[in-house]
Amino acid sequence: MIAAPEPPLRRAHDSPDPDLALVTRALAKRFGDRTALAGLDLEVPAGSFFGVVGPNGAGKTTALSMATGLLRPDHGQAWIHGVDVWAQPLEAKRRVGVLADGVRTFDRLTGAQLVTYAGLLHGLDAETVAQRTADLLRVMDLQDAGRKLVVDYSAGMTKKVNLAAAMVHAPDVLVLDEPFEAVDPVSAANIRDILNDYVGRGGTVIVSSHVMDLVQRMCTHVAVIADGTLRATGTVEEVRAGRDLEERFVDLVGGRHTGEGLAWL
Ligand SMILES: Nc1ncnc2c1ncn2[C@@H]1O[C@H](COP(=O)(O)OP(=O)(O)OP(=O)(O)O)[C@@H](O)[C@H]1O
Repeated sequence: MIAAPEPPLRRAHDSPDPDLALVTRALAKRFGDRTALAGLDLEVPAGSFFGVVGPNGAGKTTALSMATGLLRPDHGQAWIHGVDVWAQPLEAKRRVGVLADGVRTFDRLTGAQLVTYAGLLHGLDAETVAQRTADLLRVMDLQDAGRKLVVDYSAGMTKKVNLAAAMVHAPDVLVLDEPFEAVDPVSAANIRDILNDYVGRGGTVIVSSHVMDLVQRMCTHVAVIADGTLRATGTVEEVRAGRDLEERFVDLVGGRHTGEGLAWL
C-alpha cells in the first residue's frame, strides 16, 4: 500500500518575523460605503523611527488604530513583534504604547493620577509607577500641572500627559498619532529628544504626521498612504529619491490645485 502523502507543514509565514516591530497584512476597513483602508501591508523594522504620512482622510488613524488593537479590522492582521494584536491582545498591549488621536481621556483625573492609573493598569507596582510618573512629568515639563485636572489642560499639555501615559510601562514600540500637533516648539523639541533617546536604546517609534519637514528630519523610515492604499514605503532616503520629501509626497498623492476659482478673493 502506498502511504498517503504527509499533509504539508503549516508554514511559519502565518506569523511574521518577531524582529519586525509592526507588521500588517491586508488590513482593511470600511465605514458604510466608504473604504477607509483597502488592504494595508506594512513592515516596520525594530529600532526605526517610522513616519506614516498622507493627506487628510487617507486612512492613517484607521490603520494605526487597527494595528494597535483600538479598532477591529474588517480583514487582515497585525502583529507587534510577532504577537498577533487581535488574537493575543494582552501580550500585544504590554509591548506597545499608544497615543491615540481624538480619543477621550480620563480628564477628571489630575495629570499625575492619569499617568499613575495607566501604570497600575499595566500591572506595575506602586513604587515603580510613582518613580516613573515623577520622571515622565518632569521631562514633559508638567511637574506643576501634574496636580491640575486634565480637563483644564491646554491641547498641547493634554497631548504630553497622554504621551507620558503611553510610555509609563516602558513598551518596545510607541505608536503616536500626531504627537506634535498643538505642542509648543520647546516641548516638541524636548519630546523629539525623548523619542530619539528611546530609539537609541532600541525602541521603535511610529508617528503619523502632516509635517513633512519634521518627518524628513526625524524619521529613518516612512510610509505614504493615500485613499486607503500604500503609495510608497522604505527608508526616508529611498522614498524621497533625492528630492524633498514634501515634493515627493505631492507627486505620490496628487491633489495640488492652483488658486484658480477664487477670483473674488
Ligand atoms: N468612525 C468613523 N465613521 C465613519 N467614517 C470614518 C470613521 N473614522 C474614519 N472614517 C473615514 O475613514 C477615512 C479615513 O479616516 P482616517 O481618520 O483614518 O484618516 P487620516 O489619514 O487619519 O486623516 P487626518 O489626517 O485628517 O487625521 C475618512 O474618509 C474618514 O471620514
